[in-house]
Amino acid sequence: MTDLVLLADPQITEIGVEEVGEPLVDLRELGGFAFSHLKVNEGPAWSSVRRGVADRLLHATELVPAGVRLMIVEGHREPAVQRRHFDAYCAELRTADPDLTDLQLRRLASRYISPPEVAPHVAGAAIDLTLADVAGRPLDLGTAVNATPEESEGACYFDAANISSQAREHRATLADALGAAGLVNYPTEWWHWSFGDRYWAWSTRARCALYGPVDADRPA
Ligand SMILES: C[C@@H](N)C(=O)N[C@H](C)C(=O)O
Ligand SMILES: [Zn+2]
Repeated sequence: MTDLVLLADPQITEIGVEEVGEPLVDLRELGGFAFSHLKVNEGPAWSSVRRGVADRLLHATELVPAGVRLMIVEGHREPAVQRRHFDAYCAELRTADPDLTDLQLRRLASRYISPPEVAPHVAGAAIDLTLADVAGRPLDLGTAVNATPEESEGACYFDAANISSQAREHRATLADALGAAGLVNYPTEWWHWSFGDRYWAWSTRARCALYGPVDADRPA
């Protein structure tokens, strides 16, 4: 884990945003996707992402093998929800190890949840998703979506070795389609992919991120 660049790393947080002003687009209106019943987010735009992200996801639906669908779990997230998840996970980590410094805590937390001030879901730039069959049954990708590093013993990391060969193949299928469509993965979470955020800018050596925080009820 030490060589992974995390969302709390200054290499990421110091990247600037030049907002391009694209609207949020509801993926439910585009067709071609499956939608999870997990309901991890009750926010008004949970199934929405920026137009540039939606276009790329739509392209990715054409790249997955026949009989496989992209299953959307969560797109845009309200800032207050991001803050609540971040604080709750920090509290969990602090209980497990009261000696952590604030800096260590922030870094450890960002393996699983982004610091609120740079959160890609709040910008409509990230999507949490998995694969399903045509009947809408989720495929095995090795862990539940949103399994923490602790509860999954690290199997949530994209490259984890402690998953079955079938789960590995399914992760490769997901990565082939999303990568070819222009999204980047956050390596501590196999289900988290983004375009236009700071992590994408760092991964692709783009000069800046394209999307800052966006209000679900108002255009960017
Ligand atoms: C908690 C998980 N669903 C997630 O979205 N994590 C990333 C890193 C985030 O908060 O952006
Ligand atoms: Zn995510």
